[in-house]
Amino acid sequence: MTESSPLQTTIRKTILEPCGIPFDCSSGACKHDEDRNGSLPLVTVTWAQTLDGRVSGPNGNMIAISGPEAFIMTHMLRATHDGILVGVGTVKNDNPRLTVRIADLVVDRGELVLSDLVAANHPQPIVLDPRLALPETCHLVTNQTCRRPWIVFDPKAANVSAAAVAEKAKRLVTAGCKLIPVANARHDLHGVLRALRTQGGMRSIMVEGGRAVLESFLTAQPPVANAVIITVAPRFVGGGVHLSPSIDWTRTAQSGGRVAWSSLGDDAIMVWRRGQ
Ligand SMILES: NC(=O)C1=CN([C@@H]2O[C@H](COP(=O)(O)OP(=O)(O)OC[C@H]3O[C@@H](n4cnc5c(N)ncnc54)[C@H](O)[C@@H]3O)[C@@H](O)[C@H]2O)C=CC1
Ligand SMILES: Nc1nc(O)c(N)c(N[C@@H]2O[C@H](COP(=O)(O)O)[C@@H](O)[C@H]2O)n1
Repeated sequence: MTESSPLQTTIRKTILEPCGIPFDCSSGACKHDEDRNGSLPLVTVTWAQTLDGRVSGPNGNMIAISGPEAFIMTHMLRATHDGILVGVGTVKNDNPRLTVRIADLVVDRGELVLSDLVAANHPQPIVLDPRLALPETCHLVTNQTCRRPWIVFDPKAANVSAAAVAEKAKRLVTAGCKLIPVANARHDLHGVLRALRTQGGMRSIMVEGGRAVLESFLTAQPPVANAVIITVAPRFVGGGVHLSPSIDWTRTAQSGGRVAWSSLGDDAIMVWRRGQ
């Protein structure tokens, strides 16, 4: 493995490897090695929050929470997973690109020296969107730098069979999106993950948000998360969206596992990895 910068080495050793995520700086594209033949993809759940637990600002507006080093970590995570998954609420609210832009970040934040930049190995965006509500003008569908998303929808959800939605589905496919039908997609995360593994060959998925989707992945029974990585930034927002997953820690397998934390720039990174 080629080390490309002290920061990348720190992130690899203190965060990625303890979570079971190998990262090969020479290719910038190393994927999970373990469990490639499993029936479900490996799942890393990750988000950034403030000291008062907010994942976005007042009115749900997206705000910069992570510091520059944690941003690089997030983009290294993007580069090391086959897929990056968000809910349609995040697409509507944030209009994300979900690409790997470590090079841009380094240019933007020139004080961070990364000698060997990670190739632009973008993960496959996956949008959980049972009712096909994805805005057709969003970056994921129109921006040339973005990979066209896979859209997990529920063919039996109310309205989805309506003619207007069928027309929309056709336009999305023409634009390059892939539609993945999953019955009861909103409530059956195991079904969703199985479909992504069997129909899409996904071996590893990074779950990036938003609030409702994160809560679903954290509370799924049986558990689906292999690792959880939380960036905690040293600031208060005083309003906005916060996570409140209703987990009964005494009953879930999530109560086991290994927990660790480290600092990255000004942020604290909390990691949890499923135990045996
Ligand atoms: N700080 C961070 O790391 C991040 C923060 N955010 C923030 O999160 C907020 C958006 O969160 P939400 O509105 O909750 O949208 P969301 O992105 O969680 O999407 C929710 C929608 O996804 C669909 N869905 C399909 N399967 C689902 C499942 N199993 N569980 C839950 N929803 C499912 C439903 O239609 C639901 O309405 C924004 O304020 C955004 O800025 C989003 C991503 C990361
Ligand atoms: N890790 C992290 N730190 C922050 O401070 C954030 N605001 C986010 N937001 C997530 O990134 C998405 C935007 O992605 P692009 O930059 O457009 O590729 C946004 O939708 C959130 O999921 N994450």
